[in-house]
Amino acid sequence: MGADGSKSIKNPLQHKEESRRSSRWRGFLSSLGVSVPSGLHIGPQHMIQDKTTSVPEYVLSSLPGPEKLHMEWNLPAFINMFLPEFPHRSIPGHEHFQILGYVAKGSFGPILKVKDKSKQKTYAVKVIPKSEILRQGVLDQSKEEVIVQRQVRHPFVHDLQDCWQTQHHLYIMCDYCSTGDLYTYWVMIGQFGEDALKVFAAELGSAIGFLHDYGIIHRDVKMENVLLSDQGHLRLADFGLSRRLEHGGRAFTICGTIQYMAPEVLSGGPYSHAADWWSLGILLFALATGKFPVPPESDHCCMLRKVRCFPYDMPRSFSPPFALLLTELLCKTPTRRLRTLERFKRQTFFHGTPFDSQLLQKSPVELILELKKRPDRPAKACRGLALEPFPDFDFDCGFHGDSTSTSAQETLDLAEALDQGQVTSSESLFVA
Ligand SMILES: Nc1ncnc2c1ncn2[C@@H]1O[C@H](COP(=O)(O)OP(=O)(O)OP(=O)(O)O)[C@@H](O)[C@H]1O
Repeated sequence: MGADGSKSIKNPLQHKEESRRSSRWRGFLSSLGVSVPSGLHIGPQHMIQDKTTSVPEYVLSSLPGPEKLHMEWNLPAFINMFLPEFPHRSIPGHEHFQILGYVAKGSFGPILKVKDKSKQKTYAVKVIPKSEILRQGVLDQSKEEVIVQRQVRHPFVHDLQDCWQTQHHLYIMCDYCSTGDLYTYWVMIGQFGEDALKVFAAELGSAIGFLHDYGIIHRDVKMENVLLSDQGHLRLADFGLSRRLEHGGRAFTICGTIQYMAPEVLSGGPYSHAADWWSLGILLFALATGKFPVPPESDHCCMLRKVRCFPYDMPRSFSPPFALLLTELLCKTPTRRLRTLERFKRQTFFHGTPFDSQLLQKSPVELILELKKRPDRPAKACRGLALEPFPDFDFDCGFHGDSTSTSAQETLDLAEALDQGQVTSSESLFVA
């Protein structure tokens, strides 16, 4: 019987494979700062039971003796600089976390799917190496992410559940959304009809308007950052680039995801909350047509030139109310752009649409639930990253064990590559 009550029948080959897998996981977890006692096998059916933080092996091997080790490991500054936003804890910081697999490779570190055994709940945990935060000079931004996300509670905004730090890593934990993100479904279906877009737009517009009322600008509204509930409703996520900005305030940092960035952001500001409404316009345009009005360029100067020249004429296939909505969102002059929830709600496109979160969520988004069942979803969710099925992991991101298509070895190679940063997927920009 496995730790979770599942039956496990072993033969010698399986056992050898498990040992190899276990040792690779041991290396991976060790580099995350997780200590694994030598007698403890790590695998999908096993919890990490040891809660002490140990020294990763790469640190051990580079140190001459116990004194240096003591110095490195107890450096208080490396902890203090992330306080109080990230309380210091030993891993896993909670009773008995079980790592179930990978969700994605984030910009700064992997996002893992974990199960809290005591609560029987599944979470997504962003694991961010502190060295990466310092190297990229985004210490304040990393704190801002959790300050902001802690502050907000809204039906269409993804909640922060917990965050903490160990000596070398930051952890940001949210509920796990097994339905995945909007980008996956866009890749699957190519284009969404206006009925579905009406619900999506109302939900995202409500979330953006709510954040702005709280004096928060998101700055990275894009399909990948829109998660879906079990019923196919939207949850705006990833506050990694968001910041507090009061009404009338101005920002100057060039950040976001290039194809979604408003012209005033691309030019280095000043910009304000209106930039999020532009991103929403781009997102809706892409959902409706299957492509971005201006495809991404390699740098923000080229992108700005293209955006400035592009006429943003709406395709004839759009209904007049939808074309009008997008024309108002994709207005290059921020002061004339549709940039309040009140004006958004009054659009003809939304006639008859309730902007009440309970009414919006009353019925499931059938289209998403149907697409969720399609067998090609797991592959689409992987973004071509070779995030292949975890053959015998409880990775319910649509993966079903098919050990003939992917060996455990390949999966573990991927784990190692992810940890070493050899696999990249992020397109978010941060030009401080
Ligand atoms: N709670 C969650 N449940 C399910 N999937 C998630 C969750 N959080 C994140 N993901 C998946 O991981 C991807 C990356 O997450 P997120 O955007 O938060 O990380 P990031 O480090 O900021 O990366 P990026 O720069 O690519 O946005 C998302 O597009 C989504 O597919």
